[in-house]
Amino acid sequence: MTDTLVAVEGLVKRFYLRGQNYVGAINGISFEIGRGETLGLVGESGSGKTTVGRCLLRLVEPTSGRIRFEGSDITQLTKRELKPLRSRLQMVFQDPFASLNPRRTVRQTVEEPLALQRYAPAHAWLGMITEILKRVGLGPQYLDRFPIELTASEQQRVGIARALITSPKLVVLDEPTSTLDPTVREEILGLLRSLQSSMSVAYLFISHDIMAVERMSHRVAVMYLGHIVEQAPTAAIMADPRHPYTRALMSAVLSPDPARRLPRSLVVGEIPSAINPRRECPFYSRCPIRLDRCLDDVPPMAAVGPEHGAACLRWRETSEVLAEVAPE
Ligand SMILES: Nc1ncnc2c1ncn2[C@@H]1O[C@H](COP(=O)(O)OP(=O)(O)OP(=O)(O)O)[C@@H](O)[C@H]1O
Repeated sequence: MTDTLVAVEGLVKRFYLRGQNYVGAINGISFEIGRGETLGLVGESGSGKTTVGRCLLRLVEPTSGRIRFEGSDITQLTKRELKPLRSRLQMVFQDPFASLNPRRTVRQTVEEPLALQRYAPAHAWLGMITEILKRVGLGPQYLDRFPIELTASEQQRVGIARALITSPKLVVLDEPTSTLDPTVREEILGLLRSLQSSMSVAYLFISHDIMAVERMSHRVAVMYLGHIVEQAPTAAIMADPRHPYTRALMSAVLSPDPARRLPRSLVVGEIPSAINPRRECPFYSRCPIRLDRCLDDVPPMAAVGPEHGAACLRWRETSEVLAEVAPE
């Protein structure tokens, strides 16, 4: 990566419960996002993806670790110091209708970040709103409509316009299409890609769907139980996944490539509880190729190739060993 926009180092987020108990939502993760690039963050429900996105925007306070945005550590900033940064960091939410205030028109919705951040003089706002609506494919006739008068696709376009109106450098896209039907999903993903190239914005694209992540992302990070278990440029991770969990995610979408397929039965059961995590391989309880020594510690991120890391002690032999335990 040539020009780093965001650098996350050793990020931890614990949600404390009663007494000393806590949910280990993020257990020490590190990654970077380059300017204008998309990092796909993929994993099952409960793996910690949304919490990562919310930490980047400081919508939740990290427990420890560093988040550098354009060089400065945003975990150290006060609320007041953070305010000017708000226009450069935005989020698009999963459910477009739920994320829009039903009593606000499209114009009022898209205007909100401008007003909150006193971004540009107020007399310029209408022109800016009309322009961004045009970029997301909505004409001026939409300005005075309410969310209920819009289709799901139009609602998400409004959500995207609201996120992009202040020309942010990073937008967290949290499952932006998971509530949409397949044709609308394609439309919105295509729109997000074209906006990225015209506005040179970076995305953290959060999804449980590895195929959507593959289409959208320059690089991919795979999350499991609050850990990143593998990360790499998209082509590398899709061609040569080294963590058994990455392989399992690929098999769950029934990859057309037989070399990637794994019987679903290989990874059985649910993601375990995130309460009071132990220092061991997070995937141990479901791993088809586990060893006793996987219980000794969280495996380090092994260097598989250029920018390709896998946190598995057996990364050199994953494919061979999986083929032995589950011949097709
Ligand atoms: N406010 C909170 N209090 C306690 N636990 C929380 C809180 N928010 C999230 N968690 C827990 O943190 C873990 C990670 O949740 P998170 O929502 O980040 O996962 P996710 O991968 O985004 O899942 P999903 O796809 O379902 O949104 C889960 O175990 C979740 O129950």
